[in-house]
Amino acid sequence: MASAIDPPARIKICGLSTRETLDAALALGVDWIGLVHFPRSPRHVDFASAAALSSQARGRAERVVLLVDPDDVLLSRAVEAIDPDLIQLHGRESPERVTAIRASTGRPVMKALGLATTADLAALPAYAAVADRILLDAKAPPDAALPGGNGRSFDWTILAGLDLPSGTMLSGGLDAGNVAEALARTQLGAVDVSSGVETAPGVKDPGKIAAFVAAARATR
Ligand SMILES: O=C(O)c1ccccc1NCC(=O)[C@H](O)[C@H](O)COP(=O)(O)O
Repeated sequence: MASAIDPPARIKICGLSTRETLDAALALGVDWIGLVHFPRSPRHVDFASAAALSSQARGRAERVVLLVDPDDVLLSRAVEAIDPDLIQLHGRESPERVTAIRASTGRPVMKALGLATTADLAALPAYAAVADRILLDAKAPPDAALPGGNGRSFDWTILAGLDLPSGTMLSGGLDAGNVAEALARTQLGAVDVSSGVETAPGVKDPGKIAAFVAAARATR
């Protein structure tokens, strides 16, 4: 159970793609901002735009680049352009690939795990052993266009009784209306949101970002 002396939940706003919405998140003092580089995504930012957004955020929040099964060329271009503080891997990267990416880029890596049932947690220990941070997300349905950012929650009760790695981040279908319950039920200390602070896919809303941040912080 969270107590009054627990630090406030740490917050990542993912899929920011404009100066204005990035500024809104930074002004609220969020902990991480996520830049999605995945052309199929409505939140995709090319390297030139991502570099500009990254410069805007430098020193104000940790900058996360989100990549899906990147090859070495894409990785080195992303690191050069964006200078990320954290690389989020949101594809089918194996634990060995996570290890190789950490070594080749010299950057910390957060590995996303898609969860639907308890069976999906079997992969957790192997990734926890090699990644700097774990992101728990809802498993995308087989016909989904995107492996994440789908605004779907998973059943948080599958996490009950687990000793999750320090710093584990919760995501998947979070919004201002459910983030307090999610934090209370999972006892995690960090959350990530994308669809829940949008008015349409890829369109972030400063008012929704502010409401989410307030709701997440009100829990501690
Ligand atoms: O956001 C995307 O478009 C995206 C594309 C490809 C892979 C992952 C993607 N997003 C992952 C995120 O980090 C989201 O914040 C996370 O899945 C939660 O998304 P949501 O349920 O929409 O809040």
